Amino acid sequence: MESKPKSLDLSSNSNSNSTSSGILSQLSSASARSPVEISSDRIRTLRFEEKMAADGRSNLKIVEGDFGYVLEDVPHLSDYLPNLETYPNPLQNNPSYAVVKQYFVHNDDTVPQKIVIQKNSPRGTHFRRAGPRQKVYFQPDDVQACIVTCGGLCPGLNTVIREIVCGLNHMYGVDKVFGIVDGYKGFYARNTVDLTPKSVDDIHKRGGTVLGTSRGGHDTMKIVDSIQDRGIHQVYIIGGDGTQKGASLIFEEIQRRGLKVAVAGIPKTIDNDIAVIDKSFGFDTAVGEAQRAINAAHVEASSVENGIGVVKLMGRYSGFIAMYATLASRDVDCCLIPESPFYLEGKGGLYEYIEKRLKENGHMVLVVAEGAGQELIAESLRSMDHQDASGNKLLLDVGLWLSQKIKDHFTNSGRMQITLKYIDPTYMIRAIPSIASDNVYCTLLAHSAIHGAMAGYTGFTVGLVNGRHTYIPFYRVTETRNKVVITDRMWARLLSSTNQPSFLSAKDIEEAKRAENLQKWRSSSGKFTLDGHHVMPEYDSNAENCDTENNGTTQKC
Ligand SMILES: Nc1ncnc2c1ncn2[C@@H]1O[C@H](COP(=O)(O)OP(=O)(O)O)[C@@H](O)[C@H]1O
Ligand SMILES: O=P(O)(O)OC[C@H]1O[C@](O)(COP(=O)(O)O)[C@@H](O)[C@@H]1O
Ligand SMILES: [Mg+2]
Repeated sequence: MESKPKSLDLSSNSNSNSTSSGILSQLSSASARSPVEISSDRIRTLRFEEKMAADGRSNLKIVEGDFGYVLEDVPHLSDYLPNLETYPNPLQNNPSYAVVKQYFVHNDDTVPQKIVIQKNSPRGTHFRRAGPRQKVYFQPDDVQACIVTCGGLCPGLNTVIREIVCGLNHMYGVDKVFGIVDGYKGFYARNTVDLTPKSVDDIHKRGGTVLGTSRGGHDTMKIVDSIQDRGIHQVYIIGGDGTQKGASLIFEEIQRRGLKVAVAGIPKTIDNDIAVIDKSFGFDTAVGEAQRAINAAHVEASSVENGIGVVKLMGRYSGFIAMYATLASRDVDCCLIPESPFYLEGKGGLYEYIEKRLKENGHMVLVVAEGAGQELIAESLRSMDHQDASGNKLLLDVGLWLSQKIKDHFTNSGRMQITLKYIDPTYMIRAIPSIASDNVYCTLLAHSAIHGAMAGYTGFTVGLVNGRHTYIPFYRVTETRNKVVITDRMWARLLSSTNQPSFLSAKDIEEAKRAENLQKWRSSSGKFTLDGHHVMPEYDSNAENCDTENNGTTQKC
């Protein structure tokens, strides 16, 4: 890591038929104008316009170092706008921050994606550490920044908005910040609202988003036209996987037009399904609020003979809220998530387990994530292959369906008299303000985004990786989705806490492991052959033995 600094010209308006020699010439010319102090033994950029663009990887910046060190770096304005002026970071004169020794982050600081390693393991993938830099690429007086929130609600959205507005103002003296109303379509179909530290002062105490949100309506050209016409320099985009895909397209178009505009994503998902990051903001709030519904279900169920409480929680593709709420509660007898298929009838099925629990304990509580059992429902109901405006699959209501099936199986068939209460707290959970710990987390995410944009980074999502704030390239958070790994110890812990059947055969377990391995390989460090194909990077045929202990997601190993 001592050799001289280099940076890469990755602008998407360069020759789309780049060959490896074209790339090498880009590399040597780029090395002369590096604003980003990255030192490494080698820098390779492999740019395969079509495939990479399709993968959202057209701005791939891979820096390799010793012992298998790989930095998946984020784009920088100077990658496509050479000779940009820099300015001293105003934080060095800020009375609050200047007192802290080493307040600025070193340009070589990076954060490993995988922290559990063995003696001979390669150092693996790293992300750029977030934080303030000595030099900034914007003069605060000139900056116009905007904020937009997209997708479903999540506790903490208002906190992030507040902290971007206040952080820009208090740390950098930026006072021209405005809000885009109602999500992406607001860029071209709505007026903006001015945001000042005063106007956002207490919005963190409210649920929802004061800016409004929406699904659908992403029109890259119209959005970038609006950014250009309004003279915006920094765009802060708060949203989930769909939103970050949209943000990536906006960044690419901004780069194609050669605009000095930084695009920063702040990942939002109540489902906690965004890849790479440790945890999404609002998740702890959601898990905490879910306890109230589970408690109510438990009180109802335990107050009658053969009482069953069913609670539906959010989680379209990933059952994290259900899993954590179950583990936290200890009153839950069965947790059903999308990642773990289940069946109703016969030996080892749900009905058999319910009957056993009722006989043993007189009542039971069942938590079901909204995306669980969708294939089962589709089998028994006419399949509805509908989508929302963003293209997300519209789900059939598993809570209602399951409650009815259980009632039919036990009471209506005369097998056993049960009393079932179904609680659906999903939107109540999503609409509350964030708890204290999420507020602090939101503040740090907002600050990371601001520091990154001011330092000229762009096309990045901020995220916590192994407890450190980082800048992650967009493609990394959009190419896969975090899911509960049912062959991981966290799910085993859940099974042992509820004592529910796993609903899995040995064959299912083998298949789940194979799928998990494939997922790991896909999300591994992203080395490619020159024709754009992956070489097997850190793929390890023994990867089942990797430690996914962190939070039971596919991303940690
Ligand atoms: N693949 C995509 N490309 C561009 N924009 C997208 C894409 N997917 C979703 N979006 C836009 O992102 C916004 C939010 O997406 P959505 O999936 O509803 O929520 P979330 O961002 O929370 O996943 C919507 O305005 C939608 O049009
Ligand atoms: O009713 P809506 O707004 O479509 O929201 C429902 C969906 O929103 C979510 O809470 C989160 O989805 P996003 O992260 O894509 O916004 C899902 O769990 C749920 O299926
Ligand atoms: Mg989504």
